[in-house]
Amino acid sequence: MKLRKKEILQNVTFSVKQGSIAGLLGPNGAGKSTLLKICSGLAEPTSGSVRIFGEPAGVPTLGKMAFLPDRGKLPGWLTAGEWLGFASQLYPDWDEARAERLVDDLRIQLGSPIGTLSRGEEMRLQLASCLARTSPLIVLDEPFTGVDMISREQIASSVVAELADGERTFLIATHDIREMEQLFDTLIFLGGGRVQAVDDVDSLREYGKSVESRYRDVFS
Ligand SMILES: Nc1ncnc2c1ncn2[C@@H]1O[C@H](COP(=O)(O)OP(=O)(O)OP(=O)(O)O)[C@@H](O)[C@H]1O
Repeated sequence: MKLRKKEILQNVTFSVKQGSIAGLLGPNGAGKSTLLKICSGLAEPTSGSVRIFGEPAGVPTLGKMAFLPDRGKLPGWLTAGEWLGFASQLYPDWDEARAERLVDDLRIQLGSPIGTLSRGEEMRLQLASCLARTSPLIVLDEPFTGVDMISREQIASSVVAELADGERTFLIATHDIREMEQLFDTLIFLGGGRVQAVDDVDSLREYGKSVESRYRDVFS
């Protein structure tokens, strides 16, 4: 992938098993957001391709994934409740019962105008908008940005609750390894626009390694 003549991603190859949680980990500027934009069809690679459930990523696969973008913005003039009402009409795969549960779990104040929400509160609303959909693939780019410690734990447990109910696949870029360490099945380490390693977390544990120590091995 080239942006303004700069090579951002090179020879990136990996796959994520259906029903698993994959962590996309790497330092600032590694190319994680760029890669997730390509996976979600928001950016087109200069060469190569992405397949989602066997189909080339593009308009037909958009309905199969929910994407939480890095620095995404919701309309500030709506209240959180109005936004969720709008999103419920926008997405054909919206699950209202699940949305109501997420509003409780993530402590979303439905009457608050989005423009007045803190960064962490808006992030929780964005996350609820993603997880309320029944799409089989969920792609989250930094779901913990600006989110306090207790809310991080609630987000992590919301992800677990989602997993418990089916065959959903998660691809999550994050710097917050500790909150997610217990959830990841697979780790994709991206550094300098290249895949530095792909690891199975159970195998790492068999070797007595934590995700954090493996991260240090790969990048330090
Ligand atoms: N539109 C663009 N034009 C030129 N360069 C870009 C553009 N978007 C991103 N880049 C560059 O691509 C590289 C990777 O950026 P990206 O946002 O994908 O990294 P990241 O791994 O998500 O980083 P972070 O952890 O800091 O969010 C960076 O060096 C960035 O400056």
